[in-house]
Amino acid sequence: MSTSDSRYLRGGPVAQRIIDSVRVAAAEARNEGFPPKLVSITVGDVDAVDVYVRNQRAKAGLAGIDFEERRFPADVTARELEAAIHGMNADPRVTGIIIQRPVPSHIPVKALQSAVHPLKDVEGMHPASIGNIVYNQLDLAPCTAAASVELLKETGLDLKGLEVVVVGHSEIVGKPIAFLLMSEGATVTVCHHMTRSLAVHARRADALFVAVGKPRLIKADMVKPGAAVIDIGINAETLPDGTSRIVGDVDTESVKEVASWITPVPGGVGPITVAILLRNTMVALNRQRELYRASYAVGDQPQGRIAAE
Ligand SMILES: Nc1nc(=O)c2c([nH]1)NC[C@@H]1CN(c3ccc(C(=O)N[C@@H](CCC(=O)O)C(=O)O)cc3)C=[N+]21
Repeated sequence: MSTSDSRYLRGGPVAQRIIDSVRVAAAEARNEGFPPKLVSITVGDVDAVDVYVRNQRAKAGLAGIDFEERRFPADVTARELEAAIHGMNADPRVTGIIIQRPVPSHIPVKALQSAVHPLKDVEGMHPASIGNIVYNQLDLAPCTAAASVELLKETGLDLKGLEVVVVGHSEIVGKPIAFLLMSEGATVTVCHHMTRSLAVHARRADALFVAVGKPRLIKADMVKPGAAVIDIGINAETLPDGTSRIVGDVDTESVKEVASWITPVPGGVGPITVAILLRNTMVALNRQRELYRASYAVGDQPQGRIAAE
């Protein structure tokens, strides 16, 4: 099948739709005195992060969200990072903070994530935010997980009672996907590196999500005919001629002959991930405005109102 085949679940159009609605909301908020601004924190140099940040900057520009990148050297201390985050928490001009993963091993990423004020946690990774998705409050979820579920919904499959298998149980992707899908009524099995027979589980899935970072882990004989396959892997592969390209965790060439829907890599989940981050920034902004209204019980103006009256 060619890339125009309808079995390919392409992320571009979905991302565009989300960005279009974010653009309208962001312009409105800006007019009302609340310009949305996203701050990205990167520690050290990681290629996968660079692609992500580059796309964040570009798409934030299209959506009318201000974007600032804060880069820290790999040898920065956890205390220095926490101090920087506390500064951003206190800065009313900062709407959202995203800590790009991975961070160097001497930095405890969980403590860092917890330092971000929950109202500014646009990644949905603060323990309080993760708690929300357990309690079925789904409007702000970890971006890659939310993006993957958004793409499954494009198939039109009814999620209620759907047999879903998630391969990978990371905090940032696999676990949140499982919670989001449980909330939507799916029957969810989560597999990971200790699972005895991955193929037996995977073959039962009407929808198969894969996020483990192993190129071509999923082959055609592990997929149920007619299934939807959502490939979340991003792996760099060096070709014999020395050039490199990005491949997912699914052996797309063979699996596409069995599956009814499959996400390409690149061009699948990735573009939607960025769009969801921007949508989350607007959700965070609205929560902050809500708190502002409730706290001051004045018109929705950012400053000067009380003094002027
Ligand atoms: N806290 C945190 N959350 C993340 O979600 C997170 C992270 N850290 N660290 C890095 C990885 C990587 N990641 C990508 C997201 C989108 C694209 C993306 O837009 N890809 C496009 C374009 C690729 C290209 O331009 O070459 C595509 O797949 O078509 C790539 C990579 C999110 N991650």
